Amino acid sequence: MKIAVIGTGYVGLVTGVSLSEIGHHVVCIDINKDKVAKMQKGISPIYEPGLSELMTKNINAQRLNFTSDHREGLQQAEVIYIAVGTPENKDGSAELSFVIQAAENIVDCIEQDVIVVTKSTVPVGTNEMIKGIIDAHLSSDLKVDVVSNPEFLKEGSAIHDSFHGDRIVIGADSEHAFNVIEKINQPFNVPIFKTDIKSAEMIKYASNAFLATKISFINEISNICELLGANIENVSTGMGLDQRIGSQFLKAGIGYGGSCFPKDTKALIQIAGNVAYEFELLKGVVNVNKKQQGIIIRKLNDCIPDISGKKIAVLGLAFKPNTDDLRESASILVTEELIKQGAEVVAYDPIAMDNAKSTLNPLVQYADSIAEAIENSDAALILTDWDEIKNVELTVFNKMKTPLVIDGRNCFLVKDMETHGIEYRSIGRPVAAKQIEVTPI
Ligand SMILES: NC(=O)C1=CN([C@@H]2O[C@H](COP(=O)(O)OP(=O)(O)OC[C@H]3O[C@@H](n4cnc5c(N)ncnc54)[C@H](O)[C@@H]3O)[C@@H](O)[C@H]2O)C=CC1
Ligand SMILES: O=C(O)[C@H]1O[C@H](OP(=O)(O)OP(=O)(O)OC[C@H]2O[C@@H](n3ccc(=O)[nH]c3=O)[C@H](O)[C@@H]2O)[C@H](O)[C@@H](O)[C@@H]1O
Repeated sequence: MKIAVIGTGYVGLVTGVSLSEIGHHVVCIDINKDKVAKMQKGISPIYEPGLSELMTKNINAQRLNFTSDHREGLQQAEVIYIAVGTPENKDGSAELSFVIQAAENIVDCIEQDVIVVTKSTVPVGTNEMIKGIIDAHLSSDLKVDVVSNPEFLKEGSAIHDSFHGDRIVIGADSEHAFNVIEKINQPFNVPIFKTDIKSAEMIKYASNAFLATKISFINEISNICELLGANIENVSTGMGLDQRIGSQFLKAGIGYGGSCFPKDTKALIQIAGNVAYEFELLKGVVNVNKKQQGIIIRKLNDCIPDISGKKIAVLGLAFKPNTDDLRESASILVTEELIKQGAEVVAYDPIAMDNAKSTLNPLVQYADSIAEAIENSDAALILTDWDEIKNVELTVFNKMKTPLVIDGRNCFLVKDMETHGIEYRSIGRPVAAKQIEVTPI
């Protein structure tokens, strides 16, 4: 089966690499020539555990190719995946110009029947629109099927998720399309759920919105715990033991970030709005998240009301561990606010420093290690729960001018920080270790 993938962001690249790993011949196409030149040499443009190794393996096995030439990539493909970005418009709706461009690329290049599979997260009705664009321009003797096949990978565990996902959703309206796409995916050995195209499109938004709802819910509970003296870690563990609730995505913190939850929640509010439905619950989820992203600054100002001229260390800049992605990371808002309040900001992240330098306020300074970042600082803020941060020797905080740690990810036990004489503020937990603490989930 000859497969082409249009777009090599996280999703396109992981799709291309995974499909080649299970034996298909895949050519990945991207308009970014520099990126293509790198990928042809087996260099991954993103930090993702295990990805480079699989890329090199499949390039060497001649199952995986990269090109910036759509004609070369699409000409003989039997199945074409669209994996381009669907960023956020100013009003929160999904920007579909990259998807439309990809559909036009297909029209320009194909000379054979194809199945067009949309991996990108797209509003309900988009696959119908893609078919409309292609059919309107294609000679009548060619047949094009469209399939919705949303992607559920998480950054940082993308390769694992491809081979051990909970489900593969295939939305189609022809037996032929179902059969071909099911056959392609069978070697993954992941349960396949077949449905209609519109439902498949909605499954993706509803899944992300539901997970975001869980996070905003637990963040609200954590704020109430703080006021009442309960411990959110214990509450999450106790709730998660109920299998109907489940233990995942119940970790309170500084709100969700990343390239998808923020944009997809807003897009779903718009999708509902387009059919005159006000999605009140999801609006609440988005507002709670906005508020939660600012919590670390409020906690800092409670301890040091005037941070002007103070040295503040920021530990962790990526929106979550194991990725170099800073999209919609709380670090953007937090560093901006620290600089606005006149602080000297010194940041450290194990992997995301290059992206940080091109994303964050140019006044942010960078250190090469946790120890260097916190040296002589007035406070340390933890924004990402990297293992390197969670496993740090607590004596390192003695290097600070005043050992004050404000932890947005509950990386340490309150009692351990107390033992080391560190003033410690975390999320949804009592300031002093009066209570029994369970190991965080
Ligand atoms: N990033 C993630 O973890 C996940 C993303 N998604 C969804 O997948 C889609 C893609 O997301 P990312 O991979 O993060 O996107 P991205 O924006 O990082 O990358 C898209 C790539 O497509 C290329 N491109 C754009 N138009 C093109 C065209 N006409 N021809 C060839 N290449 C073109 C760009 O140069 C870029 O390299 C989005 O809809 C997103 O919501 C879904 C699940 C996970
Ligand atoms: O559509 C997408 O792009 C993807 O979005 C998320 O994946 P991702 O954004 O990579 O990362 P998550 O692990 O979901 O984390 C998102 C954000 O939520 C936060 N989070 C997550 C879990 C939790 O319990 N608490 C919490 O605050 C993380 O710190 C992070 O900022 C979904 O988990 C994927 O299934 C989906 O495919």
